Amino acid sequence: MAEFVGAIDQGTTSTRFMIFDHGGAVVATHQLEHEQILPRAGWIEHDPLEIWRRTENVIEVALDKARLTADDLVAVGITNQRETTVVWDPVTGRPFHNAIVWQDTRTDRIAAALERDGRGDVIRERAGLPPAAYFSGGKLQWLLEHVDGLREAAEAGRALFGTTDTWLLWNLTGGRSGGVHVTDPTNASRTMLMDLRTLDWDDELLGFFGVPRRMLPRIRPSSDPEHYGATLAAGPFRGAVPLAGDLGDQQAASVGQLCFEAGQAKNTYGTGNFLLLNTGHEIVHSTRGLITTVAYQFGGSAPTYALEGSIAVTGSAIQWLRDQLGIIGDAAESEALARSVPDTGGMYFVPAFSGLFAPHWRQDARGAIVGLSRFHTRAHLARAALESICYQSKDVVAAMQQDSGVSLQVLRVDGGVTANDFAMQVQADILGIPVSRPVVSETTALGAAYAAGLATGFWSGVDELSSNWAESKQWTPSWTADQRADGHRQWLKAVERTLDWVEIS
Ligand SMILES: Nc1ncnc2c1ncn2[C@@H]1O[C@H](COP(=O)(O)OP(=O)(O)O)[C@@H](O)[C@H]1O
Ligand SMILES: O=P(O)(O)OC[C@H](O)CO
Repeated sequence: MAEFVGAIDQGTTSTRFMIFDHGGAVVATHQLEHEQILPRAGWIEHDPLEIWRRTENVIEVALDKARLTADDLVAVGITNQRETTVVWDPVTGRPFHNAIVWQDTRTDRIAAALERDGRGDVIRERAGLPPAAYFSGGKLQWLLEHVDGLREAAEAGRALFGTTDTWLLWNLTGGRSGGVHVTDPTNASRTMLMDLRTLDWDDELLGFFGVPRRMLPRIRPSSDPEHYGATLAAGPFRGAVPLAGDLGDQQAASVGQLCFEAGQAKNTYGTGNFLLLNTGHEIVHSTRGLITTVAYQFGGSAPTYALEGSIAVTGSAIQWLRDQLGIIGDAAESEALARSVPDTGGMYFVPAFSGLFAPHWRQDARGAIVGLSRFHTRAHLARAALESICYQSKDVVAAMQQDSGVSLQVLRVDGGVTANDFAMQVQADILGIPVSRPVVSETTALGAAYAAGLATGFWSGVDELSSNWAESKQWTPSWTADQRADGHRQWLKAVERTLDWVEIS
């Protein structure tokens, strides 16, 4: 009898396959990074075929490690970096272009034009998003305008759009020989093309970006008892497993953290940081720079919504120290380096590499290191980079509390950066509330597994999942109120210095 659930987590830096048991414990995992293609300043691409090959590989290796086969899996869920835009030919199975990644800023002019002529307010009201290069709609418009023959192909039904969930589901279910073309409302809510109320593509929004409806996937529930399809004997599972859960990775982490009640929140620290607050069945529009998004839609039930504080660059600032500056050999080294100095010596680093997302939404910002003097070393920079992750989170927590009236007593955290003890202590110090990490810190994959397992009856309902959450570690604040206020005041000054840098006409 099948006793496990699988989850594919297709993230910005890597792809994982994880296998969970009924208690939500990890049975096996395998993970592979893929290349970050940086053709020009501000452009970030991924090769969709490389992502598919990595996905096949991590599935095969994790199953082998656990000595399991397709027959041992009740279902598989998928979760993914959101917004990253893939367009491919359903006949050849080949992408028309590299995927344009969510952090890519090439479409900031498209977003600025929407804002100038008033269409931005329609997008805010209907899709819950401010016009920004971050979301898929502008990326898709750019591809339609810049890739030879793509518009004609799209209008003739010979080009498909998808985020990476859609791309992988299509490949897993047969690709050119009948792959399904589907997504879920959490992913669709990141495109600027979906109406939050109807959970359907909206013709007026499609018109803003010149997107033909026929290239868009069907929007199916995030946890789907009817299943999107099944894996194939010829594919990496070497057998048929129902594909029954699909959630954008930040929404998946929220499900993995069991944020099922209005007022519950989590903060995920990966390539970027994403704080999500469950607002129940209510669509709440922010007045302080948060976005409105679908948290999940299980089966045919009414969708649950969330307010989100999205930060573009957090863990990727640590990758930048590693890959571009070469001052650390791996991300974990940032901790010892930061601890080797007592403070940053007044240095602040604002990693506004893709402009600033929440709560500022300033596409004209670019990164800055301020307060530099001859005294400063790479250790100060590592410390300032880790602090920047925490200060950026402080700003979205503050906006969230003011917008929602919810006063967080503790911040539930997960994601790669939470392995850094120093950073999590600084986070508690800067926020002035405890920070708590669960035993299974891979909440993103766990959330996708929950979505798939709930759809197939492996778990009877969300109540059954509550016993699966346990805390592994809590950090409590140690700074005085004055320390907190002084540090934050300087941080806000540093943020000011990054603004109005790039001219977007
Ligand atoms: N010990 C650490 N200290 C600081 N940052 C870390 C540490 N370990 C991983 N990271 C950062 O976490 C990110 C990866 O986290 P992950 O949750 O896997 O992200 P994603 O899902 O976005 O690929 C990378 O950007 C990496 O730099
Ligand atoms: O892949 P991650 O974890 O960096 O998450 C990326 C987000 O989904 C972007 O919106």
